[in-house]
Amino acid sequence: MRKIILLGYMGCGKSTIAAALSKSIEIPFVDLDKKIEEKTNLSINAIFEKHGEIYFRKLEHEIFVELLHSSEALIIGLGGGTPCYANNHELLKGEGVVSIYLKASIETLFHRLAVNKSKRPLIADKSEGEMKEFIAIHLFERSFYYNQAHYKVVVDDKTIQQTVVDIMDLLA
Ligand SMILES: Nc1ncnc2c1ncn2[C@@H]1O[C@H](COP(=O)(O)OP(=O)(O)OP(=O)(O)O)[C@@H](O)[C@H]1O
Ligand SMILES: O=C(O)C1=C[C@@H](O)[C@@H](O)[C@H](O)C1
Ligand SMILES: [Mg+2]
Repeated sequence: MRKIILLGYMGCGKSTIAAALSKSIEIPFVDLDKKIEEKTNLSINAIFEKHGEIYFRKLEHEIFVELLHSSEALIIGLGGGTPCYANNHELLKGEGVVSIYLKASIETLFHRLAVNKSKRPLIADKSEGEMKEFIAIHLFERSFYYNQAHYKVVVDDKTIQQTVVDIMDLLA
């Protein structure tokens, strides 16, 4: 069954938009980060702390593949780094998959992440000054992978509902 995949940098709105899209098109939504937390009974922060990032990336890949193989139609909200590890970016173009990159500017990401970074281990210990530069470089490095998606939706200055409508237009 069809899988609709939302991807993009931390804070671009994958979890928020996927939940709203799920209500509008009545397809269940699974958040990959949440699924990893449920399966391990650990927060993302705790997985990074206890086992390290490589362990997290392996788990992330395995659970992503598991979700892709499930028999039901699903909206899958990826983690910010998911497309950039293992062969995950190739899976964005698999059969029965529609992948959508939620593209946010450095400014948008910075404003959203500045108020909400503690649950994001890659930026949790960065000062505001460090964060802007980190986001700029990291986003540049990751863009190749994000751009593998079938579609790109710019999310800057849009309400959640506007972005949902943009996605529904693509899916129609
Ligand atoms: N128009 C908007 N669209 C989406 N999210 C928005 C919007 N305006 C504000 N936000 C806020 O941006 C924040 C980041 O959104 P969210 O947690 O969904 O991002 P994410 O891409 O899932 O991040 P992560 O990769 O870290 O899980 C949330 O606090 C959300 O409420
Ligand atoms: O951008 C990333 O690499 C990450 C984003 C989050 O969604 C989590 O998957 C984790 O914090 C790593
Ligand atoms: Mg999320």
